Amino acid sequence: MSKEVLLKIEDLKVNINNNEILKGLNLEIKPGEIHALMGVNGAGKSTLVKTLAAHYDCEVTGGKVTFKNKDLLEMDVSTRANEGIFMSFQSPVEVPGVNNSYFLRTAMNAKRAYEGKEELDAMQFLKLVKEETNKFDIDRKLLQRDLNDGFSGGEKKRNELVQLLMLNPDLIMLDEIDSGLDVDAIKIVANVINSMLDGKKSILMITHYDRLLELIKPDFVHILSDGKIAKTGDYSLALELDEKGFEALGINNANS
Ligand SMILES: Nc1ncnc2c1ncn2[C@@H]1O[C@H](COP(=O)(O)OP(=O)(O)OP(=O)(O)O)[C@@H](O)[C@H]1O
Repeated sequence: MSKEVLLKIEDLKVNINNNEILKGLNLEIKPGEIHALMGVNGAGKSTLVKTLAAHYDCEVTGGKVTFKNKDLLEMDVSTRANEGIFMSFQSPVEVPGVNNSYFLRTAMNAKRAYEGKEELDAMQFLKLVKEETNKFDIDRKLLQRDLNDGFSGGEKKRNELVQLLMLNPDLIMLDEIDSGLDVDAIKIVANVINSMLDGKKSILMITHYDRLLELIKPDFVHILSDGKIAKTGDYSLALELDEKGFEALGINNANS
C-alpha cells in the first residue's frame, strides 16, 4: 500500500433515483488525517459517505475510488468493512430479532477471519467489550437488546461508538454523529474518537456545527456544493462558515 494515500476519490459521479447527486467529486485522504465535510442541506454529503459504504441507494455512474490502493468500488459491503472502513449512519437502522451483542461479535469475527486472526468466543468478546467501554462512560446494557431496536437517538449513537471501538477501523466516517446528542454525549463521542487517533487512522466527518470540530480538530474542512468539493481550507474555514454562512462564502444554496 502506498504510504501517502489511504482513500483517493477521482471524478466520482453518483446517481440516486436517476438524479445526479455527485458530479465529479475529487478527494484524497492520507493516513492520520481528519477531514470535515460541510455543506448546505441536500448538497450530497451523506450520498458521498453512503457511496463509500456501498449503500444500495447510490448508483456510481463514473469515476474511481481507491482504498489502500485497491479498487473500492469493486468491493462488496462486507469486504469494505473488513478492509477497515466504518460508517456511522445518520439514522442507524433498527433490526428487531438480531441481538446487538451477537451482531457485533459476528462483525468482529468476520474482520478477524479476514485478517487471518482467530475468532473470539463469547467470553473473550465480553472481556474485550468491558475493557473498551470501561474507558468511557458507555453503558453496556444496550448490548443485551436487539440491534438499535427501540433505542433512543442518543443510544443509537452510543452503540455506534461501541462498534467503532471494537472494530477498530482505518477510516472512520461519521455522518452527523453530533445531531441530537446532548453536550455530555458529544464529549463522549469526541473522547472516543480522539482516543482512537494513532496517527494512522483517518476520519471523514460530516457536521453542520462547529461544536464537534472544536473537540475533534480537523486538518481539512471541505464544503460540498453542487455535487463537488467547492472549497477546501483548514479549521478556520469552519469558523468563517459559522460566522458568515454559506452565501457569503460564494456557496450555492441549491443542489441543481
Ligand atoms: N433515497 C432517496 N431517494 C431520492 N432522493 C434521495 C434519496 N436519498 C437522497 N436523496 C436526495 O439526494 C440529495 C442529496 O442528499 P444527501 O442526503 O446526500 O444530502 P446532505 O448533504 O447529506 O444533506 P443534509 O445536510 O440535509 O443531511 C438530496 O436532494 C436528497 O433529497
